Amino acid sequence: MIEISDFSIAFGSGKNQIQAVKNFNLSVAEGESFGLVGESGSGKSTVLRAMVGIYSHWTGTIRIDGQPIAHKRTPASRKHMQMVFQDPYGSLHPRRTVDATLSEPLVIHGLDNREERVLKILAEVGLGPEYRFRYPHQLSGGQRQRVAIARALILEPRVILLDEPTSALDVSVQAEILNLLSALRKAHGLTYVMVSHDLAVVGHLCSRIAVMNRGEVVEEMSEDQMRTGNLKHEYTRQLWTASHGYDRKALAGFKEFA
Ligand SMILES: Nc1ncnc2c1ncn2[C@@H]1O[C@H](COP(=O)(O)OP(=O)(O)OP(=O)(O)O)[C@@H](O)[C@H]1O
Repeated sequence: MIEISDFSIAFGSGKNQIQAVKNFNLSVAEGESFGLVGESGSGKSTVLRAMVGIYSHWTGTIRIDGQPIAHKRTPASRKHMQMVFQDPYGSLHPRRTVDATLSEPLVIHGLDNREERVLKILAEVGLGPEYRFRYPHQLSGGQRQRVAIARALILEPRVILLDEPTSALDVSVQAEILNLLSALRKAHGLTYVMVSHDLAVVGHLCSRIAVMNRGEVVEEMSEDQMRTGNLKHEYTRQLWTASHGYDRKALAGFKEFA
């Protein structure tokens, strides 16, 4: 369903140019949940931002259902593919109620039955009707992220891009949101591409994972490899060890890959 080939993107020019991602390839089947992991600055978010048209100066091809996507965001691409960001507080307008935030895409796309759609999507993300006219500051971090997920889903897209959707949340709330995302994917047959620096978080939701380091994919992991740790690249093994908690002896042996 999603095919990315030979994708590259750089920022800046001359001596200051940063090659954020180079020769990146990705293939995600319909209904699959694919994870991208790697440390800060490895290029994970840049791939997602290019997919939704926030960055347009990339080279290569991105295809959805065999159709190459335009470099700039179009109303049609918004309807098919939505993104959930790391910081729900920053991504929600502080002076817009939940109702206004969720109704806006419906108005832009000329969809009717707005009240019904808003209440339905709120219920799906676990928020009752009493949340409808609240402002972001009247919600907890987890509730804000539920609203951000509802906003991403309200146009009934088929693909959701998740950029560190739980890293701004408390650990207990993280698990709730990951479980919610997992249930929503199953209920709607959604395809996910999720980015995180945390292999444990991605492993919870994704059946296949690509590991990025300095703008390149160094290894792809299957569910089996995630369980057993039978991995080729040393950087991936380090990420895997780190995801199993703090092990002083193992961490002391870590190499610098940046
Ligand atoms: N708009 C931009 N202008 C200049 N450089 C950028 C821009 N966006 C990203 N970069 C650079 O591209 C590289 C990859 O950044 P990216 O945000 O994709 O990394 P990441 O793996 O998602 O890390 P993080 O988890 O910290 O967001 C970094 O070196 C970053 O500084």
